[in-house]
Amino acid sequence: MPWVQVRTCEASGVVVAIPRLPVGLSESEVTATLQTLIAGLLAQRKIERPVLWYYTPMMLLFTRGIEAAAVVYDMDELADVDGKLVPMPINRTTLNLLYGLDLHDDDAAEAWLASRAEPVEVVKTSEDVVVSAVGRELYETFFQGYTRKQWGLDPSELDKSVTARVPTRTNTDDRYFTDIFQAMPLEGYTRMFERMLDHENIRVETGLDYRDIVDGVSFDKLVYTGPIDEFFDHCYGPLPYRSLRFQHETLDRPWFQSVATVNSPAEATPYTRVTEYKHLTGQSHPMTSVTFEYPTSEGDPYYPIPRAENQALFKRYEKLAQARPDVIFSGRLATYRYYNMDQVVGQALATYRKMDRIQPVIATELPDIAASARS
Ligand SMILES: O=c1ccn([C@@H]2O[C@H](COP(=O)(O)OP(=O)(O)O[C@H]3O[C@@H]([C@H](O)CO)[C@H](O)[C@H]3O)[C@@H](O)[C@H]2O)c(=O)[nH]1
Repeated sequence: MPWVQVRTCEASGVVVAIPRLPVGLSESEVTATLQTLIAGLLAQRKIERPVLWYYTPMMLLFTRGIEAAAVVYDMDELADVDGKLVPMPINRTTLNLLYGLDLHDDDAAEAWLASRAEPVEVVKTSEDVVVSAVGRELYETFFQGYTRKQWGLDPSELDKSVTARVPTRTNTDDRYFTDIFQAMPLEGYTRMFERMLDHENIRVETGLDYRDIVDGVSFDKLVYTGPIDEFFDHCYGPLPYRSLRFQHETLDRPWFQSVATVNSPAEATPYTRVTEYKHLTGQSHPMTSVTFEYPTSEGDPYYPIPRAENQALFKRYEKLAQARPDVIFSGRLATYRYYNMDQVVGQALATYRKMDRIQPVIATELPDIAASARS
């Protein structure tokens, strides 16, 4: 079975990663093989608890049957270009569909892109990154309008790191991310966090400003994940953030779109993308729920805005943070970094490891203080 990668993991389980259906095998053959493989490992007591990643809804049933920790999910994304749905990130299929081409292989796609790319001496901005890779026309089609909506800024005003997050491919891989392991928590993130909090007996108080309670709490170390400028009373002025307004809709139809997320790069369309959750969860239901994303400058801060002057301002706050060894600043807002979820989790785990034997917040009095702050 050369197509199976088996790794035992910390929980004495097994991870089986099959990003794509192996050539020449049907889904039922793959399922049967995996069932035999896992049953064998269990019987030989090589594993105690199987944890399985796979990519088809059929396999979800299987993973649930064996109490898997997560459901599998390969993030596919399309862009709506004048009503035509094409893969995003740009790949060979995107080029063939958009321009009626017949680019057969990577070399052909690479040569085609090279003929369009505009050399940029020093790649500094988000415009430079894209124009130098795919040329101005594709830049305008996929990036310029979307970015202006998303950030309220032209790509030429944003650091190169923003659009550099999105690769250009010459193959036909139409996944948004190419990580081998892509999965959603089996019962959703809410349940996952409930379990973690219950397990550690952590009490959570919401709807409070930490300032209202912090003076009454004794701690050795405070972990702060809010905006760093807010922590220091905006003493150097506010750091800019970008927010989103989510418009949730439940529709009386089984499906709204063919993949989880469809981007709308045209500047004239006021939202940036629509996500349909059933693609993520594998849920089967006669109705469907979708969310339209409208970027805004108002509202909860979601995105730090990567550009030189903002980074310079952040550095001043970071200096203040370095003078507070009693506080650990962690997360997107407290470290002003445009991190993905996996990177935020990685940062938190690395910070925890560094804390070593230091006790986290001791907050035995928190409930009383929280109650008095509310009254
Ligand atoms: O069609 C597009 C897509 C992107 N851009 C520009 O690139 C920037 C970064 O894109 P992305 O990483 O997709 O942005 P975001 O952080 O909002 O995406 C996260 O959401 C999910 C997923 O994509 C949801 O569908 C994923 O986990 C994260 O990457 C973007 O801001 C644009 O400037 C573009 O121009 N056109």
